[in-house]
Amino acid sequence: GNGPLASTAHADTITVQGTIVAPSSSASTTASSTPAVSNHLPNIKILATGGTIAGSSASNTDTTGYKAGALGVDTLIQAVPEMKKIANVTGEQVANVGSPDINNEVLLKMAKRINELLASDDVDGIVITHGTDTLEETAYFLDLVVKSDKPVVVVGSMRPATAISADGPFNLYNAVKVAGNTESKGKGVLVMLNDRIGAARYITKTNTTSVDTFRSVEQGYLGAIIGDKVYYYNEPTRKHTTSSIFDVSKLTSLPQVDILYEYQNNGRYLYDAAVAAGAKGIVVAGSGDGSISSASMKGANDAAKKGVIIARSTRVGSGTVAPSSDDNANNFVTTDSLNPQKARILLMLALTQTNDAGKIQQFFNQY
Ligand SMILES: NC(=O)C[C@H](N)C(=O)O
Repeated sequence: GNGPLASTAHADTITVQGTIVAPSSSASTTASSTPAVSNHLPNIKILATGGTIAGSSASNTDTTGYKAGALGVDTLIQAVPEMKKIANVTGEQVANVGSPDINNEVLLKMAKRINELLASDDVDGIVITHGTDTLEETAYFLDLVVKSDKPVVVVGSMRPATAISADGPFNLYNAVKVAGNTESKGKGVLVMLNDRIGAARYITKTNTTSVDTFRSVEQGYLGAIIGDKVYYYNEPTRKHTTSSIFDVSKLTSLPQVDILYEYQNNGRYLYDAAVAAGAKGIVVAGSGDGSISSASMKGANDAAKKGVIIARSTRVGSGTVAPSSDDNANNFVTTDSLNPQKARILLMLALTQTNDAGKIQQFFNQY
């Protein structure tokens, strides 16, 4: 079958403000004679990757059995004509998959394209439409590697486009509004769902199916959209975008980092399997405050002796893992308040710079 990048061979590009060019669709287009760009509106590029926001079902009450990544970027844009009052919106299809299938290849491709677009005076901000399952991983990756202060906003939805009260269109409209707002500059990559503006570093998906699934319990949201206005209340304090040292411009792959979950009665064999499969780093979704059982500790210690970085995170969903005096002796690191999936993102990038556990710990303290 087609890999996640297959759709890029025939990327959709569409302009909402002005003449609409529908790439391959039978839909009747509403071409107008107005100029292609309006000078006073921000130029926002939408990069589409799939997900439920591009999901479709035969039934308008189906909110779980639909196909994610079914609709193209042109359809998403045409569904929200109100956007053309607040921005000059154009679209590109980067992938069209459910977000469990977003991989390192897509991340690198997306990051390079975003940096290319934001280097141009013609682009004021970027919106990325994305499945919600791994949205926080993409958002945090981009937070670490985007080299611009211009707004980058990641958006998804929990109900497919075909559902009654689909949340995607308003989320997309709000994301374009946030991306076009000058106050959004320099705050790192933003996540916009359900009227809340979250920081990529802090926000996480907390509920399998509800529309208020994205939460930022410990550190809080950065802001919100109330009525038609954008309100900011917080700033992320950790390094991101222009203050981040990570650079993907010359990378064609990322080091393998796996996540292993702690549970009662586990053994060391998953550590051995990860090392045998080429892992350069292992994030442990530890119990409680990053605890690791005696059995898996044997596998973790042997992996560390082979130079694999063991990073202690937690499976509990919130809180900071406290560094222990044993970590130095074991050559382990702790992941601060990053959950396992985001710790994996930072560890992959850290391993592009160094294999030194002490230096990697510094990254976890600063990012
Ligand atoms: N709500 C969603 O977007 C979930 C979907 N499975 C995805 O992540 O692509």
